[in-house]
Amino acid sequence: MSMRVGIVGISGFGGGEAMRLIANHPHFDLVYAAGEGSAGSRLLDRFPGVPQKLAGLVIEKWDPASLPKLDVLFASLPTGASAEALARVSKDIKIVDIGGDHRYAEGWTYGLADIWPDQIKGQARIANPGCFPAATLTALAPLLVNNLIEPGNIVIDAKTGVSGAGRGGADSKFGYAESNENLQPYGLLKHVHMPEMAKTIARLGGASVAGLVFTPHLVPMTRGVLVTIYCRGSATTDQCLDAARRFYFERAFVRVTDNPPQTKWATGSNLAFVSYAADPARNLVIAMGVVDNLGKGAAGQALQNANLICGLPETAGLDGAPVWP
Ligand SMILES: NC(=O)C1=CN([C@@H]2O[C@H](COP(=O)(O)OP(=O)(O)OC[C@H]3O[C@@H](n4cnc5c(N)ncnc54)[C@H](OP(=O)(O)O)[C@@H]3O)[C@@H](O)[C@H]2O)C=CC1
Ligand SMILES: CC(=O)N[C@@H](CCC(=O)OP(=O)(O)O)C(=O)O
Repeated sequence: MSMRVGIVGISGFGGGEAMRLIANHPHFDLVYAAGEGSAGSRLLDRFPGVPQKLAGLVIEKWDPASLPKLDVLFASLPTGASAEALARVSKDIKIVDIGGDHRYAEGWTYGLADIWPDQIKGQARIANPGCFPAATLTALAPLLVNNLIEPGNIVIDAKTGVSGAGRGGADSKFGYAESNENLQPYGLLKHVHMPEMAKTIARLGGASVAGLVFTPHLVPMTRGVLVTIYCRGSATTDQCLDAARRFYFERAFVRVTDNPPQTKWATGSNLAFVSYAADPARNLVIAMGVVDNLGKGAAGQALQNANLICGLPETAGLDGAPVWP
């Protein structure tokens, strides 16, 4: 079965990664690419290493009113730029929005694919989670549904690679000179990912999340997100690992490891790694999660969601090994 798919925002980091994955997908044919500043150029001009079959595809100026026949549209636009435009896309076209405009928005399903795939199947409007929530919620879900931690007392310390800010990079703090050999916290107390994490933790844990703290840090690497999450609970390390192994039994993309995960384990893949360390005497549980921000944190999970809504095998086009080292 062949399906016609498109990407708007293809020249960016998230859209470019979606293109890379779609190029190897057994059922998706990329027939439409769109953008703003890049409109008019061929994919070959933007991506010299693009597979030959896609080299001549020309990036069109994004216009939701004049789309070709598509089965799925992947949107990877700056947050704030997709809500109005995607509302004008025909209902016949399924959408996976990699950006932040539709998370927990009316009419959209929050696409936490490893945790509630059955709620995603059959839907037509999917909001992909942010990269920090992808790592955080994957690590916390088994603890929350088994009541092993207090939902109201969670402190998330996160590290991200610089590509998390996108190709545009927002401002000069993402330039080489500013980010190389430097570490910087940002977004304290008010990061945009707080609402989706709070809503999902409450949904999984069934309780208030009033004490939630989240502090991301920019680290000098290209890809990767690591979250170290401090929780209150009296479970042992083995109880946490057992709960996660049961929760993710036969789920293709989550690996539960005895040792603390590392960002390089996930690079270039749709994998998430989770692990735990607990000290019941101190009522302390530490949960850890790792994803590639462009993989599970963006394009990988977007393709997983597209597979689910199209009735395809969940792993189609996503079973490649990570890049290592
Ligand atoms: N980077 C990451 O790790 C993650 C990103 N996201 C989210 O994904 C989305 C895209 O991020 P990212 O790829 O990093 O961003 P980039 O800055 O790398 O890319 C943005 C893309 O949007 C396009 N674009 C911007 N304005 C318009 C417009 N008015 N009309 C059409 N196209 C437009 C640009 O196209 P052109 O060059 O043609 O102007 C470019 O292709 C954001 O919402 C981001 O928050 C989510 C998870 C992780
Ligand atoms: C380094 C960096 O800036 N990272 C981004 C997260 C990227 C992401 O997940 O994007 P959404 O905007 O779609 O949620 C940030 O902290 O906002």
